Amino acid sequence: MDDSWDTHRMNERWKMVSSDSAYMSSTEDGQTPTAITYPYNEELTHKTILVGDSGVGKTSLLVQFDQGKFIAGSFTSTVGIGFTVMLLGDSAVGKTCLLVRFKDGAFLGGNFIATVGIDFRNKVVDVDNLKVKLQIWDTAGQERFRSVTHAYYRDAQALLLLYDITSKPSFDNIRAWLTEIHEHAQKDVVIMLLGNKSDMAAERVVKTEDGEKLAKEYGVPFMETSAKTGVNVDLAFQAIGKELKHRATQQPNEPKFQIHDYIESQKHKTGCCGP
Ligand SMILES: Nc1nc2c(ncn2[C@@H]2O[C@H](COP(=O)(O)OP(=O)(O)OP(=O)(O)O)[C@@H](O)[C@H]2O)c(=O)[nH]1
Repeated sequence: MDDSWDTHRMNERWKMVSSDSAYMSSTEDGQTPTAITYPYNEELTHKTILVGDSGVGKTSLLVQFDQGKFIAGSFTSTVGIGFTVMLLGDSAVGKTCLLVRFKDGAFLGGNFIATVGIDFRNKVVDVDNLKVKLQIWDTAGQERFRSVTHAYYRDAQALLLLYDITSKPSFDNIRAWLTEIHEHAQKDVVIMLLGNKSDMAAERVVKTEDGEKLAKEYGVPFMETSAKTGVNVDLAFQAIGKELKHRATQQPNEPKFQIHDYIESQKHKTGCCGP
């Protein structure tokens, strides 16, 4: 499915809308209308959901709003099964790069540009011959955006929590992130811990065993990834997709999907653990 249109710099868009917004009001004598302009508030997030029958034009309307263009031609029905995944972790751990690697197979090198607010991209993955749409929210790691991202936690079925193996503070903050997750996310949310930038072996300050130990303590799956080389990136999302799909479609007599076992078996298959 070509869903390249599915990137929505929501905050950028809201910024445009909000800064252009002027509400007319009357003065006390009821005669002279005055314009009240409200300043852009980056903490404020609005959600709008498009609903309606298949084919009525929900996607086209969104593309028109987001990109100002109409994509004519083939109609691809949005797939039926979909899940929301959020990327969390300190600023600069590589959340945006991980998402871009997974979505486009490319690495965003060069100057680091911190995410503002929140942004999402969609990717359809094949899980046991079923098309599963993952809507992946890339959050801003900076503290000042925390209240914006909190608003999205409860909609997420899975959370990928990242630290940077070359940054001890980003690893030390994982406990605080987990506390925050328990406060704001759904009780049964799927959590996975990722130690990113595994290609930077020379600068490593967090041992693989420390990541494994922490993950075990919280009972969450763990792997080291590299958005630069692509190591384990597909596996992380595939494992999440499988877990969510199994939860959604599992029959009572079916055995439970074992995400830890799946990851271990695939890691060994792909020889994952090198940089
Ligand atoms: N070597 C290496 N560099 C990476 C990797 N992932 C990200 N980076 C670099 O780390 C920096 C931060 O990456 P981002 O993806 O923007 O970080 P982020 O977590 O989204 O940051 P915020 O948007 O502020 O939350 C960038 O300069 C990337 O090029 C990786 O796997 N390996």
